[in-house]
Amino acid sequence: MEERKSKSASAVCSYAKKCGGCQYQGMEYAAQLKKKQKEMNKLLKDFGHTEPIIGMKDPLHYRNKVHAVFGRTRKGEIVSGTYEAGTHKIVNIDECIIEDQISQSIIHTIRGLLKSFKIKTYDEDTGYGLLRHVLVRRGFATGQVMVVLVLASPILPSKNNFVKALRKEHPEISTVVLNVNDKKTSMVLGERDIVLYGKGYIEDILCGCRFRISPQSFYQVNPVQTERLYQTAMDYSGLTGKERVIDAYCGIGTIGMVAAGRAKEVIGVELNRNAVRDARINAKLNQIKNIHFYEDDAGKFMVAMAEAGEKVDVVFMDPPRNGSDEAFLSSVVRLQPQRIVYVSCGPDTLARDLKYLTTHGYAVKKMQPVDMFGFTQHVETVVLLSQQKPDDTIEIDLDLDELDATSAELKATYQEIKDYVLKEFGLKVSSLYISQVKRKCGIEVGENYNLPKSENARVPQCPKEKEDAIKAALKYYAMI
Ligand SMILES: C[S@@+](CC[C@H](N)C(=O)[O-])C[C@H]1O[C@@H](n2cnc3c(N)ncnc32)[C@H](O)[C@@H]1O
Repeated sequence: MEERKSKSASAVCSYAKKCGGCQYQGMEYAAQLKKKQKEMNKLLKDFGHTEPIIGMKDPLHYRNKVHAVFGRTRKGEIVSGTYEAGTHKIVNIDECIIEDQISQSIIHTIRGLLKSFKIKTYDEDTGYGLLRHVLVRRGFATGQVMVVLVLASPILPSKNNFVKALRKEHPEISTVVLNVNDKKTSMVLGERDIVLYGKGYIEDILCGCRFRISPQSFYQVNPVQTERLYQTAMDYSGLTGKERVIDAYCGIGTIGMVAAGRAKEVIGVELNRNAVRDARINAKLNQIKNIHFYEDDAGKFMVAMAEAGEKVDVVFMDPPRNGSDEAFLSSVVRLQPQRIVYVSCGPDTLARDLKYLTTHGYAVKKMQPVDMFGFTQHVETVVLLSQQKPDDTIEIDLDLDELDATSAELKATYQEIKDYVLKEFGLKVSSLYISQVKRKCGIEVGENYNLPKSENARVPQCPKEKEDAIKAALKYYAMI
């Protein structure tokens, strides 16, 4: 173990070529960050400045989740590791520079135990055999360890003795779960979980909250960087305690629960049933009462929220790598939250979704990449978008008249012009339109009248029909 720890961050792993998991093997960590920064700057350049990426203090063994597929070589030797890139051939892996070392050594022990317990590995082609995958998850803050044995059948012979032998080598294991996956599928987990030892879940701590994590629930793989990611998301959200917040694609409720102490109410939505159950229990565990979770497709849920005319102030969204969808994005736009905090693990889909949001009334304010996946090409990013409300930039009539009163040419107030236009043309016109027409006619208006607060703001322009009516009013009052 100690030996592995001393490996330099630039060393090339002996499995690098076959495994394909670490695209940046052999590159110094600082150079990896530079490369990621350059790529993000390029990809997101149309949306503004990208902040310098937040790198890891220690880029080794950061993954709290280790997954190994099990099988046999032609000679009958048991192997466990990962599929060779683009194939279903297993690369036998003894060590990995990014995975948790305790979890790795548990997988080695299981590999060793299979023979004495006469447990056969599963053969994908023939469908014969039992053990398909092992998944180990460790709560870095709590030290709790969950081992998930994915079997092709619910029956593990001598299961109690197997667990006993495993725990003898690794007393740190807090729970062992048998997951049944009897389908011909490339999905790792099946739907059914049978608890063999312990509670069937582990707990971990993030940003001061305690989270229960079930085998089937999503949990960020790099908890150290996750705290920095969530902190950035909280800073961007600008919560004051008064807001109604949505945590979309909420998983076990982590972001929403961290936000709950700074908001009036939080609504979480998530598709995975197990994750929603964890989220509800997690709220109780942390005594958070102003949060509610819904099991639903985030897009459908948001459409229903928009149709019901609900009011929302801030939306956190953290979709999977393939990003969000139009149902979700168009409903967010309808709901008009002041701020959207987009947490993304898929830069390309992030750019796609930002394009939608920025052409539908939102402007990107800040973009912060966070490195959660050293040695790989993946980048996590937090983006703050805020609503561009043209109406926000319009002063009320009283202000306009007062400010505009310096003009010697002023003969009629804004209200008088409005009244005239309504009476003569049956049209309602806003102060914004009047000031636009006055400007066009060369009538001085206060320097900052109705100018947008930001360069990106979209200001409605006075339609021709109303422009003609306002001009008629200006003529009537001898202003032009
Ligand atoms: C990147 S994870 C983020 C989870 C959580 N925010 C976190 O930080 O741990 C994305 C989550 O979206 C969920 N998900 C995927 N598709 C979904 C959909 N259409 N509607 C709602 N949730 C979905 C997944 O189950 C997963 O929990």
